Amino acid sequence: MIDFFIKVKQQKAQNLPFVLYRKPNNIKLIGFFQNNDHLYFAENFEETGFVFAPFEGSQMILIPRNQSVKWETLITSFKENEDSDFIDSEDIQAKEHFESLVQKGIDAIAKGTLKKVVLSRKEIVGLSNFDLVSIFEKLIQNYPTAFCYCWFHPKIGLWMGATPERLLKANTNTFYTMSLAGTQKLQGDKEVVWEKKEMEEQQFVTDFILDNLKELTLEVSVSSPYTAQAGTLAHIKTDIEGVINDNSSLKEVVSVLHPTPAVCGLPKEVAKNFILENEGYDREYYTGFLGELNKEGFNKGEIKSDLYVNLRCMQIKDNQAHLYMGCGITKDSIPENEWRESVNKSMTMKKILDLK
Ligand SMILES: C=C(O[C@@H]1C=C(C(=O)O)C=C[C@H]1O)C(=O)O
Repeated sequence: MIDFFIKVKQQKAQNLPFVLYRKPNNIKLIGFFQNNDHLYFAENFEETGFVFAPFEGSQMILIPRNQSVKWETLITSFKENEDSDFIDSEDIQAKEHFESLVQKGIDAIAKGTLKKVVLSRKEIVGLSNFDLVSIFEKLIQNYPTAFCYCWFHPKIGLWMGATPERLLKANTNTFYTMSLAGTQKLQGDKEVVWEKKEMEEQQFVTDFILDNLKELTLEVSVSSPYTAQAGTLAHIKTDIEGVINDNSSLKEVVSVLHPTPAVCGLPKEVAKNFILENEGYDREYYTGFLGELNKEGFNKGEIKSDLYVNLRCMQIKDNQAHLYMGCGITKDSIPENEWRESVNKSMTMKKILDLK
């Protein structure tokens, strides 16, 4: 692990692109270190490497497998979780601004143009000292069930996150995806109970995925919705798996799934336009997706992709962290509760940072 992090520090000092990641419930830490600073793109989704795609637009950045070296190490040191329950001072202006955005979303839903929209905000916090390696170690220690990553490109910037949401796992012609929505803060051992609003909101996501994958897939099986833990939060989750048709491509499957109503809304295009017109900031790579693309499996001829939605993430810029968080809005949403939910989501990153 020490050598691995020395390599990370050298790569960063040389200003060369890299990605470090650890999959959910896994002790393997993987790094792709690009050997030049070129900006490569995944165009037809037949490339091999690590892809990093924005919420909007088609420019998906690729760290190509054949232009990088891959390192792997096992996470051997498990530190005690420092459960620093971070107490935040409330930013009244940001609260009012977000609540009025949520109200706008509720009004648009009441008019019937939309069924669900995911509205988000960005918060900038000062860092007292940012050490990439120690913050990343804290991230992987604190969120063992998340996909944890640190991604850097000198022409784009530095992003980190611990996401609970998988966009797609594909193994040659089989696929797995999930429908995730509804959020509440875990309270000790207290049983998690979901309200109708949250169950309904999550069902929208499941229905959308099933409807849209119908043309491209076969033999789809769906689990019942269940409670899944993500750090100190709980969500409702449904597992969906099946087979990709012989005449459908990975690119088609990804383009119907991204952005799902878990991060955008319904109908997809109306929700997306509402977000672009009203959020008032650029999501960039937040609610985009990232992960392994067309990796060769152990068995001959096996090709695997494993993509995640970029949630519970931040961008590090000039000694500041830009944190991103959003909430699914439906007709029954209450603006103040959505604000609180966004504050709870911001804690995922705040807890691991040394804040000023
Ligand atoms: C948009 C985010 O999360 C999404 C929205 C959720 C919700 O509305 O309850 C839950 C999980 C995610 O699909 C985020 O974390 O920023």
